[in-house]
Amino acid sequence: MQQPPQLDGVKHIILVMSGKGGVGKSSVATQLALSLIARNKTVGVLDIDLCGPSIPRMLGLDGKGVHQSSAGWVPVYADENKKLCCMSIGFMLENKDDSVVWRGPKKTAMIRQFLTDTCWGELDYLIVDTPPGTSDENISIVEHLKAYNPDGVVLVTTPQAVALADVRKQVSFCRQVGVPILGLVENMSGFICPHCAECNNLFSAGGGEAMSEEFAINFLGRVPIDPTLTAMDTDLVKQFPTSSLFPVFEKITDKVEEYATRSQ
Ligand SMILES: Nc1ncnc2c1ncn2[C@@H]1O[C@H](COP(=O)(O)OP(=O)(O)OP(=O)(O)O)[C@@H](O)[C@H]1O
Ligand code: SF4
Repeated sequence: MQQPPQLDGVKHIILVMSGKGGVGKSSVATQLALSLIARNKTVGVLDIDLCGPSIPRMLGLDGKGVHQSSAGWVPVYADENKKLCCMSIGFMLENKDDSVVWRGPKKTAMIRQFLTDTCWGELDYLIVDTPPGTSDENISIVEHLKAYNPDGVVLVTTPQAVALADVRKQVSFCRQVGVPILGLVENMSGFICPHCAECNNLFSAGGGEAMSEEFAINFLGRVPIDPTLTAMDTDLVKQFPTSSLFPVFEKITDKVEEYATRSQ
C-alpha cells in the first residue's frame, strides 16, 4: 500500500491499544502526548475510536470543529503554542452525544481519510488512540500504517485479572499483524490518597510487570488512580504538568522515547 503523503512530516507513530474498554487507554494516550509537548515535541493525537471518541472531551475541546483547507482537514489545536493537534470523529459530529452507527467498510474509509486527508504537518510524534479489542478500526489502522513502519504499540491494562487476560489477546493480535509492541502500562495501579498523597494498592499490584516478563515485552510503568484527574479533564493541557501523574509519565515517556526507534 502506498505511503500516505500527509504523513511525510511525521517522525514517529505510536498506537495505544487495550484488550478491554475503560482501562484508561485514552487517558494514557493523552498524558503521553502532554508529557511529550512538555519536552517541546510537536505531537498529533488521532482518535480512531469512531463509536466512542473521548479525546475531544479529555483535552477540553468539545464543541470544536475541523476546518477544511485547500490542502485537507486542519486538525484542532489543543494549546496556544500549537504543539499539540488532534483529529477525531468527535469534531465532526453535530452533537457530541450523536452516535456513529457504521459498518466496517465505512469505518475503514474514515480511518484512511484521517490519515490521508489531514494536514498533519511536521510532527515529532503521532499518537493513535484506538478502540478496545481487535475491532475493524484496529485492523484498518494497522493495515494503513504498515507501509509507514509505525514505531509500535503501547498496551494499556489494569491490575485486575480480566484486563490482564485481555492483554494476552492484544499481544497475540499485535504479533499476528506484525506491529511491534513498545511496552505495557499498568494503569489504575494503586490509589493516590487525596489527603496525604500516599499511594495505596487497591488490587494486587505487579500483574502488568509479571505479564511483561512472560511475553518478553517492556514494562513501561504503573500509573496510579489520581482522583483529581477527572476534575482536570476540562483543562488537562494546563494542569497536567503540575499534577501528581506528571512525574509518573516522565518515566514512562523516557522509555517510550527510548524504544520508539523507527528508522525514518
Ligand atoms: N490513572 C487514572 N486515575 C484516575 N482516573 C483515571 C485514570 N485513568 C483513567 N481514568 C478515568 O477513567 C475513565 C476512563 O478512562 P479512558 O476513557 O481513558 O479509558 P479507555 O480505556 O480509553 O476507555 P474506552 O474503552 O471508552 O476507550 C475516564 O474518566 C478517565 O478520566
Ligand atoms: S492514606 Fe492516610 S491520609 Fe489517606 S485516607 Fe488513608 S489513612 Fe487517611
